[in-house]
Amino acid sequence: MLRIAVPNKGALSQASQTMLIEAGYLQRRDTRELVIADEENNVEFFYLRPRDIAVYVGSGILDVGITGRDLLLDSEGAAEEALALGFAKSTFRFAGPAGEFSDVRQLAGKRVATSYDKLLRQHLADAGIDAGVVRLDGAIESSIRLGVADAIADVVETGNTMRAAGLEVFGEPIMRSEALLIRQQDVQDTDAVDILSRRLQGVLVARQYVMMDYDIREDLLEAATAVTPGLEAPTVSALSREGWVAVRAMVPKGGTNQTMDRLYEVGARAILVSPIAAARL
Ligand SMILES: Nc1ncnc2c1ncn2[C@@H]1O[C@H](COP(=O)(O)OP(=O)(O)OP(=O)(O)O)[C@@H](O)[C@H]1O
Ligand SMILES: O=P(O)(O)OC[C@H]1O[C@H](OP(=O)(O)OP(=O)(O)O)[C@H](O)[C@@H]1O
Ligand SMILES: [Mg+2]
Repeated sequence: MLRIAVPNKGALSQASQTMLIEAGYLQRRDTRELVIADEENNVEFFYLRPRDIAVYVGSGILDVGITGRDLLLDSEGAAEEALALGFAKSTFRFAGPAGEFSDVRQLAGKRVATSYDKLLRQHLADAGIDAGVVRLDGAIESSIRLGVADAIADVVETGNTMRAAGLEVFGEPIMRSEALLIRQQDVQDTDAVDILSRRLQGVLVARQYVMMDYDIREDLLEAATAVTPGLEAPTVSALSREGWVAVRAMVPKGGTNQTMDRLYEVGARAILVSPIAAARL
């Protein structure tokens, strides 16, 4: 049985479980369940703290798991990135009291609070900045006001938490993170990992693409398929109307209406868009 680690709470938890359900797996109904077996798919799910998942997977106790790229790097473990999952996107950034810092070099000799101390230490060392690191568990934004740090390095999504704390980001983002499927480097059952990975990729495709159908005059086909090249190549089939063909192609979900406008201008008619419920590429 493939052993899979799933975040049990926090920003990654709900979206991870939703994605696994869309990929056809069983998920727990009750948040008190710590482990469940999905016999039909021959996998077992372990619900763990997102920060611990890279440790379990890196040490080979569990085969694969879902966690954030920032947490994976901070764990310095032996797990590796298998697939980016497209949710929980965030940046990891420096921030300080509004107007106080404009350049990361100003951090020399200062104290920086963070929950990602290994990641931060590595970044400071790479940048040649000699600053103190204060490791805190959460609510990092309060640390400056409370006097334990001069600046912070923390997760930023909308920036609302930072603004509410009167802080301002400065410098380039230290890293960009998102949820990942991670795997142990020498996992035994590579076939089972491949199936999981392909299923999750299928969910990503179903979320990111729609199916577009339209009719076009044969002599305009080339111009139309340049607008909708599909993933590999669009399907072109005959129509009972002389000189016309039907085209079917997957197109990115964002900008669907612009694509339809362009197709109409080229001469396409009866342009239809439908959702993709599931996909395996
Ligand atoms: N607001 C957010 N938007 C997007 N991703 C986020 C956000 N907050 C945290 N994350 C991501 O979620 C992961 C951390 O999860 P979470 O915040 O639930 O863990 P934690 O902070 O260690 O735990 P907790 O907050 O329960 O103490 C990281 O990969 C981080 O980048
Ligand atoms: O830029 P924003 O959209 O405001 O989101 C970023 C905030 O979300 C996370 O906090 P979380 O709720 O996990 O609390 P924590 O600090 O206790 O981890 C993160 O640590 C930031 O504080
Ligand atoms: Mg958090």
